[in-house]
Amino acid sequence: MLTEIKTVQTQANLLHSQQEVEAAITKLAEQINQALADKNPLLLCVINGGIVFAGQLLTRLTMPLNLDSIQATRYRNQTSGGQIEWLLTPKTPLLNRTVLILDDVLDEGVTLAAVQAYCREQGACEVYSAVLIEKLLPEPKPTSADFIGIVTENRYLFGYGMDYKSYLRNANGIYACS
Ligand SMILES: O=P(O)(O)OC[C@H]1O[C@H](OP(=O)(O)OP(=O)(O)O)[C@H](O)[C@@H]1O
Ligand code: HPA
Repeated sequence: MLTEIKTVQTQANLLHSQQEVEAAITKLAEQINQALADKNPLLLCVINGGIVFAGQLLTRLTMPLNLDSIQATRYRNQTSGGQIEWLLTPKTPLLNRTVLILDDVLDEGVTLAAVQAYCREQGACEVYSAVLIEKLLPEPKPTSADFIGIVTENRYLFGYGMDYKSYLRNANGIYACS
């Protein structure tokens, strides 16, 4: 497995550098600081992928906020998605809260649509979402995000929280597998 991971890493194409990603996160934070300044938001990090984005965004946000996590996974160790599996739900009550969902990538949109629906079912009064990167796909998606850092091409990505077979989430840039 490690041989495969190293090969994928060395043959990958850098699509978005650390500098570009950090600038995008700073811009997103400015937009969110404006939009949610008085909303006392509950941020929901969609783990595992959302961890790096959430961590870097959080230190740039200036309003009072709470943080919790939700884990919905559908790619497991694969590069194409399947059924959603719920592994963790937030401990913080969502009732009457303004929720901001944070995820790394909006690909086919199945995960984000399911997390949005969950938040509404739990009684959140407003549901916003922010993604670090969205892939442009030819097909329509079931949902959209309110805040999008970078829009990119439809290739399998890793880095900044995104994994290739559970590895390479720590890559300091956004790469496409070749
Ligand atoms: O728009 P979609 O096609 O639904 O894909 C996006 C989701 O896929 C990834 O999660 P994954 O299921 O790989 O779990 P992970 O967060 O543990 O990587 C990613 O973190 C998003 O949550
Ligand atoms: O391109 C991707 N990379 C990593 N995880 C993902 N989850 C959906 N799409 C992707």
